[in-house]
Amino acid sequence: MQETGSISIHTENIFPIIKKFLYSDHEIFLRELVSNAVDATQKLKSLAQLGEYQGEAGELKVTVSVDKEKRTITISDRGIGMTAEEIKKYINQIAFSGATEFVEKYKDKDASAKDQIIGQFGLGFYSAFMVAKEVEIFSKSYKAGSEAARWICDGSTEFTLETTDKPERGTDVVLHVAEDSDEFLETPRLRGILDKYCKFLPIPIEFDGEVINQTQPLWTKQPADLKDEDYVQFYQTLYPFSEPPLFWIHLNVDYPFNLTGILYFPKVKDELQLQRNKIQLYSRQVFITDEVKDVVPEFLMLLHGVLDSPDIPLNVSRSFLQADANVRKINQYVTKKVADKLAEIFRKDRAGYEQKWSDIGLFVKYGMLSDEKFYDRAKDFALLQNVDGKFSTINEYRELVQANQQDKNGQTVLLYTTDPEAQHAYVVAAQDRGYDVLKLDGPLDAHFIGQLEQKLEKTTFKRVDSETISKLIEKDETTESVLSDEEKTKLQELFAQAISNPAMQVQVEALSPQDAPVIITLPEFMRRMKDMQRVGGGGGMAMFGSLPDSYTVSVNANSAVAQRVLKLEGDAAAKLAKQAFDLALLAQGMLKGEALTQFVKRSAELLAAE
Ligand SMILES: Nc1ncnc2c1ncn2[C@@H]1O[C@H](COP(=O)(O)OP(=O)(O)OP(=O)(O)O)[C@@H](O)[C@H]1O
Repeated sequence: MQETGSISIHTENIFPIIKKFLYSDHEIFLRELVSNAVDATQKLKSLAQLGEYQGEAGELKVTVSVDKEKRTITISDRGIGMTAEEIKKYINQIAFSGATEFVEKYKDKDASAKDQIIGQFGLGFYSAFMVAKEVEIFSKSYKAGSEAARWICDGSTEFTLETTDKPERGTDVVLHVAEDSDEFLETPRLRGILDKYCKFLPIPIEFDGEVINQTQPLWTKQPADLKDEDYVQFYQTLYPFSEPPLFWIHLNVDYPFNLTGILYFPKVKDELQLQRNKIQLYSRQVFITDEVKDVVPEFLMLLHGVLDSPDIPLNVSRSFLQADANVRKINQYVTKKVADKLAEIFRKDRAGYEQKWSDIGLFVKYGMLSDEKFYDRAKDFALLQNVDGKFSTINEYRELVQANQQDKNGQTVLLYTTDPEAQHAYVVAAQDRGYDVLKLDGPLDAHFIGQLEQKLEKTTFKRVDSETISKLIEKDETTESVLSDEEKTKLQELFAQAISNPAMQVQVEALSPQDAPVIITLPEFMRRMKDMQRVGGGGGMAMFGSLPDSYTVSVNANSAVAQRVLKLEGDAAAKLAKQAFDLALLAQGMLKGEALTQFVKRSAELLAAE
């Protein structure tokens, strides 16, 4: 028998479209053909299980081979095969999906049978023409008494179909590689593609004399059967040379969508690593992509691992993916699972959780900032750390400081430092008053503070160096000034003149005699406005141009230095005022360059003075 014919396709000239546009990555032809071979093999297994195939199954593996001389790549399987009629039906009618029909036919019989069939994705078989100028199929059906068939097609809509000799059941797809696709005749290149897409396929794939895949990757197993080492080892298979992960979540859901996978919380050393190790997306163990954008929420993209779902539409545009109901559900499910896991570790092993906080804190805060639902969950296990290293949850912390750090208006003031070293003097001043100081030095903390202030009632955050200590948390009691109003004015003028800098607003304040003689602060609101301006936010604020620097210089009226300056005259008074001011700059880490040189010189003079 020989027959030539014309393939009926729904869209004219679909081949050039496939070749040029549909897959920018030509290499996926191999994924498609190997998946088909695996599919056919799975089907045979199912039929055997259902008792519909009673012959010898034989060694069920898929073999990929390359012949550089003949310029061919062959994908062979021992699956169900196809009769000539089936080739016409399944191969010639592109849009017709044999897999769909198979599922339809068998769905009432056995749930696991249909589960094992790789779902519909892409244009499958025809992607072969992205690299081949001619494709041959040799196939023999599992059905008793079937004759083997040979089909050949050069990528046009014309094909030839004839009977042939093929002793064994199954299918060989032979690609006659086109001149522009020479790269695919190289063994290392093919090996690379197989490693990328086929590493976890459920049927052994042999290439170059070796089985290249793990047929039962960890995520397909039951969590109860697995040990910690298994997860760590699998992580290292996915990302060789990475540090072991902090912990992981084994996902397993089959309703209302199908999703399995393992998400790892990485121990990230640097940003570079974050970019490199991405979550891999699979569809029934076939690697699809590591661009999981839209499938998992953005903040979870910091995680590593694998997700496997036949319900994620593939090879479709991004906007479609975003609108897809399954994708949205998966997104929510993954977020919930991550929150559950964190809550569980927090509950069961608080000490261990605190230890990991430096690694997971950034990610939890990112989640809280970007996802309201996650915030609601995470507010109970997000931690605040004070400068002494002690951790508290948000609520615990508020309770801890409420009595002592409430101002006269009933606001609870939470004090923080962004740099315990540089702001040391201010931290100590606050601690001396019995206040607690948080360390909020992370890249997201400015936003996190803003969010907490919005969410928590009667709570404000103030950086320790934003006011002098008595104003930081304003209480009813006031410290009396030992100076008269006249003396205060004189002192103010003296300092203003000595400093002579419009960015420095000098004021005289009655602080405790033990406090520093001069304290420089940057008001909290001013710092925040400037921060917002720096990151480009702040809405219309850019209209006003760059905000000028504006510091407050508080001269402590009750300090011995202030009193001494008042007693001196002319240059001597100015010199002492300047020295006290420079000391304050020094404490703020603001004394630099020429000012620093002059300060050192002046200090030497003062030391030498009688
Ligand atoms: N190696 C094979 N053995 C048996 N049948 C095959 C083989 N390869 C392809 N087929 C048949 O041809 C049909 C069409 O294959 P094709 O890859 O184009 O689409 P599909 O596998 O149904 O869907 P997908 O787009 O997911 O690949 C398959 O459904 C299957 O019935």
